[in-house]
Amino acid sequence: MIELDDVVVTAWSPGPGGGDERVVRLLGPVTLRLAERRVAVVGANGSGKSTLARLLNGLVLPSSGSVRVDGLDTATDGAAVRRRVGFVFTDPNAQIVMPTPLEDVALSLRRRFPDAAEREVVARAALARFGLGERADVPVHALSGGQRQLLAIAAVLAVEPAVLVCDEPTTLLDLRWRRTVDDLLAGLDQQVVVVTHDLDAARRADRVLVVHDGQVVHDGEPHAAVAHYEALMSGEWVP
Ligand SMILES: Nc1ncnc2c1ncn2[C@@H]1O[C@H](COP(=O)(O)OP(=O)(O)OP(=O)(O)O)[C@@H](O)[C@H]1O
Repeated sequence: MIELDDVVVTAWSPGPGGGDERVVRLLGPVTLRLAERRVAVVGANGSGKSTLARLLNGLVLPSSGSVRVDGLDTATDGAAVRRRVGFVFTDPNAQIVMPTPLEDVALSLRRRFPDAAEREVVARAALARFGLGERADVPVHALSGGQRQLLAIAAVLAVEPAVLVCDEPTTLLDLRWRRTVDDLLAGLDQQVVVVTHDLDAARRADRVLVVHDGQVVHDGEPHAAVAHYEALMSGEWVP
């Protein structure tokens, strides 16, 4: 269970025309309980979706209020939260640090499997699960964008997090790879929270949050939530 209580995120930002720094509110106040297996977050560019997603594994900490995952507070139990909550970025290149897929997944596994031979077996199995078994030893730059996104997800899932948070994981992908990644995410046992601009994917979630101007302005059943988001974008609905 993910719990946000009265969460506000602020940041220092230059004033208009490069004037003095001032505090701006990026998000909140937000209070949420997320227990559904598939949660989608939609909203316009700059509305606060990434800030919300990053709160869930402690990449962003609340300026006030609290975020807890299975009772662990992101502010005080950050390392334990990050073991429970895997995070996948939009651009897999931000996340892949090793020269080959095998080495990259093995890096994620180094704490759980100190023995190198055992680690390699587990890493190869993790890659095979995502259709990358044959590509385990090729240079990462030789992978397609879609394969790189699968690799990033495979590396995060290799440590078996309880929750997976994905920030626009299909935005850079063509239709075929988007479907591959969507299907893969849909088939996971984990709770998945996905930020997406893909409204078809959002409609397949159990619950959709619509974020606007740093607020969750609608929260509920996917079809109604997506309809609210479309009305918001066309100016037919003002929250
Ligand atoms: N560290 C920061 N300092 C100042 N402003 C920030 C900071 N991080 C984000 N912002 C601003 O906060 C707002 C929300 O950003 P966020 O990345 O959460 O939006 P988003 O909905 O994910 O956007 P996109 O769809 O474009 O990725 C934006 O206006 C952004 O410029």
